[in-house]
Amino acid sequence: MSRRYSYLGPSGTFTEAALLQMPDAEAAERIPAASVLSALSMVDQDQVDGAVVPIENSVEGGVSATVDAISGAANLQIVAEALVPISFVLASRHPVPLGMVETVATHSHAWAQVRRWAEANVPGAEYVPASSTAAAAHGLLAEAPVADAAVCAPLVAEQLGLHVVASHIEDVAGALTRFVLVTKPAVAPQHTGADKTTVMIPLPEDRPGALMEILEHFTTRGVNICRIESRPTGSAMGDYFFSMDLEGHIDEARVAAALSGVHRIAPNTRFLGSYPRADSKPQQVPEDVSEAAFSAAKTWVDSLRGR
Ligand SMILES: O=C(O)C(=O)Cc1ccccc1
Repeated sequence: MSRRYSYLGPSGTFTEAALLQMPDAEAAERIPAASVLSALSMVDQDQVDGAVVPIENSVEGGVSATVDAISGAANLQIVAEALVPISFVLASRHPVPLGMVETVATHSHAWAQVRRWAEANVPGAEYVPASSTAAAAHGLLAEAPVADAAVCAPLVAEQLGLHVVASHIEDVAGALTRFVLVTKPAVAPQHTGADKTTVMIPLPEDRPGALMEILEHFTTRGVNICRIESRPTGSAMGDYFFSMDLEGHIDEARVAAALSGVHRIAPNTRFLGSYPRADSKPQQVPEDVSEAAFSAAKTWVDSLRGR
């Protein structure tokens, strides 16, 4: 049966490029959404099988809208990730000298990644927020154009027949954005030996050293943390949760043991998915926290209990 995946649209966004790398993408119907939240709510309402959304950038860090939405939803799970190299062009409807560009439309995430270039090359240009880079590009062709120019992907500029005023305008060459495929809760994809696990850990109140205690559970089991961000819960000043990506899969004993330890300190911890790493980088697992070591330890304890 063919799948339906929503994504931050319209056609031509970096998110659509990420969708094309996801499992079963060739057969999937691509449903554009106007925002990350609306792409995710289509999953919640069973209108699609999954949503592809940006979650992290190698330069800018986490995409808060996505981290918060996924962490706060009880019924969403990450099942896959994809990495997309990001390069931007400045495009206009008609050829225009850089010096004449007064307004530039784009997605906030893109603007953050070209800010220094803009400061140097179109100083004083006003930023016009758009729902995506592709929406900004399309907006140049509207009867009342949204801006003089748009920051978008080279491909969408070419597809729409736009004029490329400047290429490779990103402040940091080689930046990557990480996207995730989010579905309703499901059995996690099989353990591959190169996996990640995403969790949301609400920091317990009035427990000095709680963060240290939580981190120790990962340290003692050799579980590497590859992303950690603190985000406000929104309910009270000083109330924070931690969004973390761990190296490993929930089916591995060391990851399961670390998370059971964390659960005793922070019972509202949420498991948001275990899934294969996009870069397939295999895990280095120390001998004392290997599956064999955990299994031998369990056999020993069971024997002491007479089982
Ligand atoms: O607007 C887009 O094209 C997106 O997919 C969001 C985005 C914007 C900038 C960098 C990475 C993702």
